[in-house]
Amino acid sequence: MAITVGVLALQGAFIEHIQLLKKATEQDSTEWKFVEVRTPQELAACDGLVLPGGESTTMSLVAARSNLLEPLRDFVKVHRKPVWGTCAGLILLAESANRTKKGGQELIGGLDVRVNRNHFGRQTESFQGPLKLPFLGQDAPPFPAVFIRAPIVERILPHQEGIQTGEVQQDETIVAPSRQAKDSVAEAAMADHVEVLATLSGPAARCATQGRDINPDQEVGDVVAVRQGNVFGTSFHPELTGDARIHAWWLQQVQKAVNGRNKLAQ
Ligand SMILES: NC(=O)CC[C@H](N)C(=O)O
Repeated sequence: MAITVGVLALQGAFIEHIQLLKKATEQDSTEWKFVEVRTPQELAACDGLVLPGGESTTMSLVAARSNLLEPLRDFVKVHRKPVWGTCAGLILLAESANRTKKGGQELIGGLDVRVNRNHFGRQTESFQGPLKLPFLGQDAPPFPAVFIRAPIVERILPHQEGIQTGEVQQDETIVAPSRQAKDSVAEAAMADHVEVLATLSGPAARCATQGRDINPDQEVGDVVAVRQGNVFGTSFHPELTGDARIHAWWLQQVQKAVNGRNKLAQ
């Protein structure tokens, strides 16, 4: 049976993601189906989901209006299917975000991190640079990373269990609601910790990096890629390059998750 991967298509660079997902699987023997997701029904058919870059406030407003926020939270935190957020998508997957618009914005959550939105400044301060991504292989050539009003992960948070829906922790810091895992596999995976998968040196470490996985005594760069269990996030936009390596890598994770679920179902 084909593996169905959705791209949230409410706003932003969803078409570009679908193009690169197709490119990443051109030579693949697995049968893939890539679909645009705008409704809870379309989401329910997906084995994995990409949240594209764009504008996270707009995306969460449209998601709320489309009755997608709760199904998205269940997809990530209850069904624990593979999800990848790029840029605005990473913001939505964070448990907490700084510098949100007045009145805040609804997050989906899933990554126990706080992101700092627009970390590098405005649109004109967008940039592209070669980024080492060890998860693509130690000798992999650097990735052409495009940062457009990008967030960074500025803090790894303790695992979120007691936080209530939409609680405002401090000025302009909004946190995502918590979710209960409904099956034992999901519970076992709840303990997943946040892995830092890539850091960007240079403008590095403007923000405090006092989490469990980052040694504050070492000079570290800004954290621009993280993973926690089924949830993966990048600050930058691989969909805006012709380079499909991250898409190919992530689809392997989707395939593993689907195989794991199929085995359990047997
Ligand atoms: N390129 C992007 O996705 C930018 C994200 C945007 N700054 C936001 O906060 O939503």
